[in-house]
Amino acid sequence: MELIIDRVSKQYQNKIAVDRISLKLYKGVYGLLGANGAGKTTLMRMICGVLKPTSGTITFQGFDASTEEYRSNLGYLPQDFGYYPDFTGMDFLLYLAALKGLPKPQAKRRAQELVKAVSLQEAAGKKIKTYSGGMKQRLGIAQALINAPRILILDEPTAGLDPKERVRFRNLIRELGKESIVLLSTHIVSDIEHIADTVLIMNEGQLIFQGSWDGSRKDLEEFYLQQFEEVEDE
Ligand SMILES: Nc1ncnc2c1ncn2[C@@H]1O[C@H](COP(=O)(O)OP(=O)(O)OP(=O)(O)O)[C@@H](O)[C@H]1O
Repeated sequence: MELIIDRVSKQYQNKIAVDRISLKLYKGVYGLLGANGAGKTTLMRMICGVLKPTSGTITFQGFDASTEEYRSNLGYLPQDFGYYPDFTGMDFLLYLAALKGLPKPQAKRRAQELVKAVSLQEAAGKKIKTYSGGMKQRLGIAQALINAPRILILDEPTAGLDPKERVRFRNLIRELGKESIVLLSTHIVSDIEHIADTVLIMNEGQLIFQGSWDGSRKDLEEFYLQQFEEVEDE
């Protein structure tokens, strides 16, 4: 299982949001760090095939990100995910399953599995407008998992989670990383410190660090800030 990002760039008018990024992703959890505007969302949207790179290619098992075969392997939780407040959590999952073309009995089974996996069994019959931020975020993850994707892309998934929700979320991600490629972005270093097998750091459209993170080495926050000092010194 290999997701290959090969010299990918994205230019908006005169702004290069992503600048020649090359990266190979395998099973596991990847944490993408970067300040606001570093290019994380642009990179993730290209990996999800919703934005076309200006140059370079993104492929999974040989299929380009623009193909149906690629997308059938993909789950995505965007930053500005739109919920339907009057739907129940369960209705929402069934609705998205229908959109993705899952047959009804299969969709029902899968939705039931997923509400359990994200600990929303009790809330599944309640309207989304009654959910806390953390519950909505977990529902967002459940919808991204509806087609059992092998690539899971989560843009700022921990935004608005309280400490208890964060722990629950980390455990869920860790489990998912055992079977699939999970890429999540954040600008909160501590979110990544505990869950990512590999840390990726972006600055001004470029990947300035990629490597495994050994928690015993030193503080990731300190290391992260050091990367920027090195870039500025050049
Ligand atoms: N549609 C667009 N047109 C022009 N410039 C854009 C567009 N989308 C993003 N940009 C610019 O590209 C750069 C990267 O943006 P991007 O949203 O990818 O960053 P980010 O790292 O995800 O930041 P954030 O954490 O704030 O979402 C920014 O300078 C942004 O202003």
